[in-house]
Amino acid sequence: MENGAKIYVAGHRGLVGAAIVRALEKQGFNNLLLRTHKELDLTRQAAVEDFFHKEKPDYVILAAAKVGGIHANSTYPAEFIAVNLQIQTNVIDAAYKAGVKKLLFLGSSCIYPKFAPQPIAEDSLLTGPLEPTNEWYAVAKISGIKMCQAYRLQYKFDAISGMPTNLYGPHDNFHPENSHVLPALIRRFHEAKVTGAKEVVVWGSGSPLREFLHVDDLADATVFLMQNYSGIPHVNMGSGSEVTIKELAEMVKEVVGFQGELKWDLSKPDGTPRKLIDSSKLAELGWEAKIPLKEGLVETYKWYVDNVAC
Ligand SMILES: NC(=O)C1=CN([C@@H]2O[C@H](COP(=O)(O)OP(=O)(O)OC[C@H]3O[C@@H](n4cnc5c(N)ncnc54)[C@H](OP(=O)(O)O)[C@@H]3O)[C@@H](O)[C@H]2O)C=CC1
Ligand SMILES: C[C@H]1O[C@H](OP(=O)(O)OP(=O)(O)OC[C@H]2O[C@@H](n3cnc4c(=O)[nH]c(N)nc43)[C@H](O)[C@@H]2O)[C@@H](O)[C@@H](O)C1=O
Repeated sequence: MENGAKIYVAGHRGLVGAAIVRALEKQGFNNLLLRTHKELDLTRQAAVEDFFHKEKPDYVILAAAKVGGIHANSTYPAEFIAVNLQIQTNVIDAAYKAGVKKLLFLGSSCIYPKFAPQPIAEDSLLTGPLEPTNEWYAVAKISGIKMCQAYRLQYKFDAISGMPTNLYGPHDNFHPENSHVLPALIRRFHEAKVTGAKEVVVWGSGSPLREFLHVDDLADATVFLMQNYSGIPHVNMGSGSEVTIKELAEMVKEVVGFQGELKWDLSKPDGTPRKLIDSSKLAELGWEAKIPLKEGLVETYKWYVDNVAC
């Protein structure tokens, strides 16, 4: 991406979009094209086409999506498949038609089969059944990868896909039920500390393993791929290190400073048992994660206290 290029970041007020804006600005890209959901509803095809026709961005990073944790994914399957298919189909097609030079689509590690061999390489895609708690979202994300590949093959459109692992950081969604595990636990432990509660309930058995990547690392990797990768296969974006949900809960408890007990709610789903992705392709291209989980947790908790809990 050249200096002064007009870059459209879709979803710039979300966890990922906000971090991508920070990363681009840090690297000197100041001609950013940004629209809130209210200003431009990406599920509306005519509005999206009109926007691209008028604005003609040079580059597009697609970080707008319907996103949520295990409970939201299981509770709103229709929204997770329909909204995501609509947003990504409208944006990828309109970007191609408007002559965009390059587009990056963000998927998710939930695209892989529930029992894929670990660490999960890119070529595990479509080799087995999906995890039922997020199959609707996963099918939409797989379609996004395939759409980028099809547009590259038929139209020579430079569309690439990155598959991030579980993310966290400032501007995350801290909703008590609909968020992902890390922000949910930050909020629950903080509220328990403030109210003097004796215990905190954590969902499931605590045994599932998850790989976490700080969103500033993800944003850095996204800009890196825009600058250094053009190919048909999607690229995994992970940190390479994983923890059990029990270990994560103990870490959040310590960072927040909660003194009580943990209680496990076995009526809640565990989801996929393990999803460590193989990010060696990204490493071979020359990128690796930098922010350790403990450091990122401390910083994210501070952001939560300063911006959400107050
Ligand atoms: N968070 C995670 O752990 C992971 C995220 N990802 C991927 O990263 C991307 C970004 O996720 P994340 O930042 O966490 O999600 P957020 O929910 O934090 O942000 C999503 C953004 O998309 C916008 N958006 C949603 N619907 C529309 C719409 N119809 N029109 C316009 N804008 C819309 C939202 O705006 P508004 O809030 O106003 O609705 C928001 O700015 C997604 O593709 C997701 O799949 C991948 C792996 C893990
Ligand atoms: C990134 C990825 O994220 C989602 O998949 P997930 O990794 O299963 O998501 P999660 O963060 O919600 O849960 C991780 C684990 O943590 C446990 N857990 C404990 N206590 C809470 C809790 O309080 N909230 C939540 N949400 N989970 C909890 C929970 O039971 C599960 O075992 C996809 O739907 C999809 O969005 C996607 O792409």
